[in-house]
Amino acid sequence: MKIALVGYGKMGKIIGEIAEKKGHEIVARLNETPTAVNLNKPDVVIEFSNPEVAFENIKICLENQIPVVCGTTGWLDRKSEIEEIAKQNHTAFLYGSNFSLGVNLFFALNEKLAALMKDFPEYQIQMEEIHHTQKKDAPSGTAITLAEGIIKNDSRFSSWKLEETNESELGIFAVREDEVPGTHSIFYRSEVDEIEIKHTAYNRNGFAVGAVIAAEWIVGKTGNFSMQDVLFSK
Ligand SMILES: NC(=O)C1=CN([C@@H]2O[C@H](COP(=O)(O)OP(=O)(O)OC[C@H]3O[C@@H](n4cnc5c(N)ncnc54)[C@H](OP(=O)(O)O)[C@@H]3O)[C@@H](O)[C@H]2O)C=CC1
Ligand SMILES: O=C(O)C1=N[C@H](C(=O)O)C[C@H](O)C1
Repeated sequence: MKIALVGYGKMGKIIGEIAEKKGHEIVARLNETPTAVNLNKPDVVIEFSNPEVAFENIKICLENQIPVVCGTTGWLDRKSEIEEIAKQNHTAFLYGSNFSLGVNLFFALNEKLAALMKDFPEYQIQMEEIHHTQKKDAPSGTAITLAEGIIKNDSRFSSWKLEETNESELGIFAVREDEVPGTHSIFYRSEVDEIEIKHTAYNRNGFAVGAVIAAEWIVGKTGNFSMQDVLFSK
């Protein structure tokens, strides 16, 4: 498979190494806006850039009818526009706030726990995410997906909010520490005890492996997909 890496920073470099070890060819490594020329005719684009440029990058690739796997967070208010562009161009788009297998299992666990805890209002819920200091967005994309999973399963919550909380908003605390690849915790606290579920990434390899698996999966498909489709659909 021919892969173009749009965004060749911390993630792009690891994804490139893993993809090459699996026998794929990296035909472009871009830290600039993609074009029909510099993309160099890939079968798929893997996009890990930054929140300011992701929308435009993805749009250009889809308009060139190249399927896109995107891990960039912090631009999701425009996701429905991208999904429409993918449809119009008869190609495929897959977004994952987190591509690691562990976090995708954690997403499922979070939803099951939220469905159970909704009947026990004595427990107050709170979320914490910890990431490295270069991270541009807060809260993390993963924390937003976790919050959406809770809101879907517990009608006490209608939205999430960064750092502060009240009865109908789920509070997400975003902490930035030197080299942390990504840690997410959900706390249910009562007067007498605490339940905590937590995912800790030891390094970025799990994210990168998942992104390559998603790229292998999406080639030849049309439509809009998530990592849940890749990992859990039959
Ligand atoms: N979904 C997931 O599983 C994961 C998602 N992420 C997300 O992926 C994104 C990238 O993370 P990370 O690799 O750590 O970040 P980096 O900052 O290390 O890499 C981003 C790269 O994008 C480049 N870039 C800048 N402008 C453009 C442009 N117009 N087009 C293409 N590339 C450009 C930057 O180049 P330059 O330095 O020259 O500006 C840089 O090399 C973030 O949004 C992060 O939150 C991260 C890990 C896992
Ligand atoms: O910026 C990062 O590094 C990460 N970003 C993703 C997010 O915002 O959830 C995934 C992972 O936690 C690392």
